[in-house]
Amino acid sequence: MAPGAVPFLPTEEKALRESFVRDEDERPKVAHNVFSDEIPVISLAGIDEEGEGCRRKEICRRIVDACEDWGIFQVVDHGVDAGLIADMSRLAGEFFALPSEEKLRYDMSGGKKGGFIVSSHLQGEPVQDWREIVTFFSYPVRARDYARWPDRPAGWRSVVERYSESLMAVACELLGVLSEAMGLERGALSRACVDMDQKVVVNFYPKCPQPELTLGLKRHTDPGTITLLLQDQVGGLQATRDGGATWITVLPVAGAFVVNLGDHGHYLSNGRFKNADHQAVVNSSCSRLSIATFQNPSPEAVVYPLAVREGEAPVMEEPITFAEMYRRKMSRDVEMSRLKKMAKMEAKQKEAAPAKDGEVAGPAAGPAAGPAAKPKTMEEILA
Ligand SMILES: O=C(O)CCC(=O)C(=O)O
Ligand SMILES: [Fe+2]
Repeated sequence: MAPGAVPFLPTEEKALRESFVRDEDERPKVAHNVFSDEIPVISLAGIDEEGEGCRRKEICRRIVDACEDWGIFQVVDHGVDAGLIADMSRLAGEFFALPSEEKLRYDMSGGKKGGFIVSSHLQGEPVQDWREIVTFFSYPVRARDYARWPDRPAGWRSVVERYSESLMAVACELLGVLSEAMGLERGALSRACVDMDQKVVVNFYPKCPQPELTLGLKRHTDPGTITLLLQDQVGGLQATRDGGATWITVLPVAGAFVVNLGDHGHYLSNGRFKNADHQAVVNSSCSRLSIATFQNPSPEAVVYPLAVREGEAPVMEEPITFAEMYRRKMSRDVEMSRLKKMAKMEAKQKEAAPAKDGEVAGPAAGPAAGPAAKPKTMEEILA
């Protein structure tokens, strides 16, 4: 466990522990419940209609506009049974209410694939996220490891299986729309994922004593093709289009899925579709639950733009596998955090001993100012 990390979130303490305190530039700029209506809510009713002036054309147009704009949209009338969504949400809430020992039966630290963990499954995070997660890999079906799926609360496994299957269908439908928008045939994006992976992450954000100092989940883009996020009515999902200068809080819509384009979707569209830049904020009055279903290509799938429009250059230098794409992304993230930490330490040292007139302040000495880190392997990235 990282220094200062705790096995459970200290929700009863009055002041936030240092390990959760974000640098000022990373702290929330907008409250969890000041909602924006900028992200379109799109009904998928009639998506099967074909022909001139049909509903499908209008739905596609709105989805494509949203992908070019924020890389985010919400869908309703998506065909997933409302009772199933209610069951999934209820069971997710019940899981986090289980006693700590029960949740820790699925402890995933040490790089285990799936289970329960506090904050993050990544190593070397300089600041902790204010959340607990339970995660499991649901597709391909042959790769399911039921030993890593909770067996409590009762009914979890069968509900989760039905939920995963329903969301896989919605995801494939949406990938069909995006493929057509790229001038390709409907199955193109799904095929580029080879044997599509699906991973479900249930996020639980307890109420927090000082939410203005921390994040439930730090700013990021999702690595995969698309993510379907189910959130409760509390609010906390935020998005930025200007590199984090300004943020909006996505309006929670009951029964809707928020669809985020991921890095893979971004690359395959040659950068035409944005990869949603997002984070989750917390609050001091109640906990929040969200269920993210990540649709990813298989690790060996080749990542390269499927369509490059006239006058554009490919956004990638060479085709790489998704596993390599993910590894590079993660080591970039770790390296960025390292550099930021170094810069902060240098600034502190300069503050303590400012350069005298005529003297040039040199780089900080010590281990933090060492040579650039060597590329990390996945084993070094996962907690
Ligand atoms: O909880 C949220 O609103 C965001 C979750 C998310 O972005 C993720 O799990 O990748
Ligand atoms: Fe995300």
